[in-house]
Amino acid sequence: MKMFNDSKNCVEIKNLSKTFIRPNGEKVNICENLNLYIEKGKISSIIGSSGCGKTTLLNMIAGFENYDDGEIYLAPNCKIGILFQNNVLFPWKTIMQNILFACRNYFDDPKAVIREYLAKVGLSEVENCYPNELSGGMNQRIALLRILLTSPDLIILDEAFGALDYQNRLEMQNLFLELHKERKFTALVVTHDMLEAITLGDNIFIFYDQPLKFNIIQNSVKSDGNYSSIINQVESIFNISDQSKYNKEV
Ligand SMILES: Nc1ncnc2c1ncn2[C@@H]1O[C@H](COP(=O)(O)OP(=O)(O)OP(=O)(O)O)[C@@H](O)[C@H]1O
Repeated sequence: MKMFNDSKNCVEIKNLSKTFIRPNGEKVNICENLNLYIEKGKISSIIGSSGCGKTTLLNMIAGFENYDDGEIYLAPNCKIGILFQNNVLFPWKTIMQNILFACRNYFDDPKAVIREYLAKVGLSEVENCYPNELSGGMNQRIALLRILLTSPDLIILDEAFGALDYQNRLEMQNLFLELHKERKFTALVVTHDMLEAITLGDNIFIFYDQPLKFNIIQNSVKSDGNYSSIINQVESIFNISDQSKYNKEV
């Protein structure tokens, strides 16, 4: 992992190659000479077929997974926060203690800040509860808050809202967009929900094939509200005739 000083991008992936070898000797060629740039301060959604390598790529960016060749450059002092589908709150700590543990060194009066944000997401009442006393959606909101309060420069969401019901999902998306407006972090959001990709992403990466290829769509929906034009572009990239596979309620 190297740092670079280009002010436009938060992540630059250059000539990246990665192959897994399964126990039976079979090779899984995730990417070969992949070049990809993630713009600073923008939300980039990533959609793509299951198994095409999205999580592996995120793991390589985050430094959890090695790669065989090439480079991944991060903006200087880039602090990364990651949220997966299943949140990882400490079960033995209360909600307040969970968040405090992550951000206690970031504020003069961290408890006051935490209370302010809990109120923002309608969870003021739960600060003394334990995670197992809350619903999955509530825990996930707390986990997102916990990450955001550590002020990461790059936030990676890997199907983070996937297990939530529709209402909670919308609330999380709104919270995420609101905080993005306020803090201007860079975000990489992997999702299987096309509507979510369009709602959140300034750029939409469409991943396909192995080794990985991708197309990028600049998402105009945020300014012109034209969902169908974006969906048409995505579907033509996938060349999908069976459109019912995707969420079309737009
Ligand atoms: N440690 C590993 N060893 C061998 N193969 C692996 C390993 N991790 C992932 N793979 C394989 O790499 C491919 C990509 O996996 P990855 O989890 O990155 O896909 P994905 O696009 O995130 O899929 P999904 O959308 O289903 O989460 C899959 O074929 C998977 O089986």
